[in-house]
Amino acid sequence: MTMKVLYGAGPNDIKTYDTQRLRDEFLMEDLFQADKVSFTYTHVDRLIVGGAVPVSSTLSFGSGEDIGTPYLLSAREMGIANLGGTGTITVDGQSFTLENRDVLYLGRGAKDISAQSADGANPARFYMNSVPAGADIPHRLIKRAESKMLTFGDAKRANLRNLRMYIHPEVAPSCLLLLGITDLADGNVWNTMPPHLHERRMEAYCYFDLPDDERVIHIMGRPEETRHLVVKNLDAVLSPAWSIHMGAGTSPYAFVWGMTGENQEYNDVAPVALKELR
Ligand SMILES: O=C(O)C(=O)C[C@H](O)C(=O)CO
Ligand SMILES: [Zn+2]
Repeated sequence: MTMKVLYGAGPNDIKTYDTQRLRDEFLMEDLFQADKVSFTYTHVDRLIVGGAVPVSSTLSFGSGEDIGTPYLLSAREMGIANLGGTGTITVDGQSFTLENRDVLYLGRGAKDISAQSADGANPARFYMNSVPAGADIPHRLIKRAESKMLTFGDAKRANLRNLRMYIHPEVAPSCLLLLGITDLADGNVWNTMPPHLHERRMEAYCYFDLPDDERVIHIMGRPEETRHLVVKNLDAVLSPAWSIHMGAGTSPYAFVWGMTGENQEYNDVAPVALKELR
């Protein structure tokens, strides 16, 4: 298990960043490596982002040695989305089988966690978001069919998309984590249009189901001074509360969004008019 650290940057910092520096501070690449568990600890609302790809062996994790607690989830909750083939997460002897696009909520207090694929030739790809938690909420598997789907956008503006909420007060409760998956409809390219800010929550995106040679141009920064990151399949992007987040792909794609902060009010967002962007 590896734990990288990102300290986070502010809007004034990124004014002077070149491409590499911007990528170093906001882009998480290589989260999904065969037979590895890779975490990035961000100092942005203490979100931990991770990936686990069990191919030839079961991967075990859960120790808190990198974060100063007995276990990784001694004081945290976690959402795990399966972006690959069927797999199983076992938590303190309790097993949950996740098919593609199922999500597992792990409540505070989980100790020993392991990840296994049903078929190493089509491995599970477990994407994880973990945030500090103030209560013990039972672990829960949320099947794709149980998620709450909302449709946004308009095909004429190339931004028609389905957003599925999984870890959300209306579907599966948590302390402060929110997690869902958005799919672009065929022929549509723009996510999160119009862009928005949510001052009371930060967010992370993990783009997936994007062919290897295709890219998403992820746009971030203050509305009046934007920057972009060119991202590939299975890259994750950190979006602090001060940053807009939107993107356009060169082909259809999907992404997992995870949020934490002061509240879980999905509608506590401030849309940004396109004419305000620079
Ligand atoms: O395409 C979208 O719109 C989204 O998926 C928006 C995200 O859910 C989001 O940014 C929530 O704050
Ligand atoms: Zn958002």
